Amino acid sequence: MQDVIVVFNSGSSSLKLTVYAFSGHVDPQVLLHGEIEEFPDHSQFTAKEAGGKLLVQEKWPETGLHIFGHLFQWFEQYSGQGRVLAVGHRIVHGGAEFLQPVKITLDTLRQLDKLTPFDPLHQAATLAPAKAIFEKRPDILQVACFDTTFHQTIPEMARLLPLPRRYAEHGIRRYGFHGISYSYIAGRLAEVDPALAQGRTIVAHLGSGASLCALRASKSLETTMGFSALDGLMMGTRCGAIDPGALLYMVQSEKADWKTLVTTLYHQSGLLGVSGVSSDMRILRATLAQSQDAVQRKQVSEALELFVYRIVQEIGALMAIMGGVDGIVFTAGIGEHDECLRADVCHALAWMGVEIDKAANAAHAPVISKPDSKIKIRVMPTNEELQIYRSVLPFLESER
Ligand SMILES: Nc1ncnc2c1ncn2[C@@H]1O[C@H](COP(=O)(O)OP(=O)(O)O)[C@@H](O)[C@H]1O
Ligand SMILES: CC(=O)OP(=O)(O)O
Ligand SMILES: [Mg+2]
Repeated sequence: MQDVIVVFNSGSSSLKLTVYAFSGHVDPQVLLHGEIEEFPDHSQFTAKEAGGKLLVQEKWPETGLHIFGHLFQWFEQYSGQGRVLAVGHRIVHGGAEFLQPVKITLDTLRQLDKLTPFDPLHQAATLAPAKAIFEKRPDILQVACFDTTFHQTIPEMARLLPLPRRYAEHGIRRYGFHGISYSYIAGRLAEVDPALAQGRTIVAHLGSGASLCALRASKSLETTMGFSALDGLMMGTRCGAIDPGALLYMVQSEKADWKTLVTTLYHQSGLLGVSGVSSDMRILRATLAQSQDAVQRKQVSEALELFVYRIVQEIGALMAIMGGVDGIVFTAGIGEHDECLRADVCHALAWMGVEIDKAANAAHAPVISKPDSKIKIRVMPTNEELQIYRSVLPFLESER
């Protein structure tokens, strides 16, 4: 096999990796997409070729850090004579220190570990592959790319939380997330729709985690996530922005401690909490269509309505900040695939001249608004892995 660059994209609900053939080109050939799913007593590794053909599906008896031993073993067999030139990682939080992609060293790993309390859901999970590789193969070039980097263009004022000043000095301020995805979308938009890329766009990254980003001339002006990935929109299992008074009440009246709050707000809320059924959009749609239980259907329906309501509400807020909007882009798992969600959001925005083309929306076409819609609505697949690959290239060049 040829020399490769491996990219890890760990999310809140999955660990994905992509192996690219190294050519030095910004649009490389994908050799495989892999995913590791963890279950309570085992894990499962699946790898597919770029075209979707199954390469391997293995069940491993371990979970957690042990899975990397299996992964290395499999990879060594698969890659034969090929070398891993570099590994790129999605790291969710770069804090105030890491403003650009950075080479991973023992020192970087230590500093990034310290940001774990900022994001108890992702930071440790996104660092795990980097640590495991560093331990086994410290000679391999590893690069960390951050979800927070893209949002440095948000004005300083908007990065402040209205708390006593000393908190900002301790890093308690707004950062914004999903920046690797927004960066990819901004670049892609400049290629497919340069006029819109120069204007005002709201990108809706709707996956397990969900956020919106207001782009002006391709730069982040504001985003719905802030200090943590808990802020903003309602998500799969996260509540998004809620009245902090509710937390004070939970602490005082229910004696909720930190662990209980983390579990409630990060893992048991959002679509899962309100529906009482699932965080997975596909399961919610199927339940709504098939369930015989009227109470369950009502709860699912309310969860979906609230999900749309929060998106519409936050789109309004971002429009106010940008002084209008020229286009909206839907992306990530739900944004790319759920036509019903897109239609519901667009119908709620009909007052501002959004007109959706039903057939184009059903076909997940690149443009789903009618030609005379005042606001252009696009569907764009995100590609965080490719964005990470591109960020790794300059490091390889400087190491040569
Ligand atoms: N075909 C589909 N229709 C509706 N929702 C989908 C579809 N495919 C994926 N999703 C939803 O996308 C979400 C996961 O998005 P994704 O961007 O893959 O998240 P993450 O990267 O955080 O794991 C889940 O709610 C899932 O149900
Ligand atoms: C930052 C964030 O919420 O990421 P994800 O959508 O992968 O959970
Ligand atoms: Mg994701």
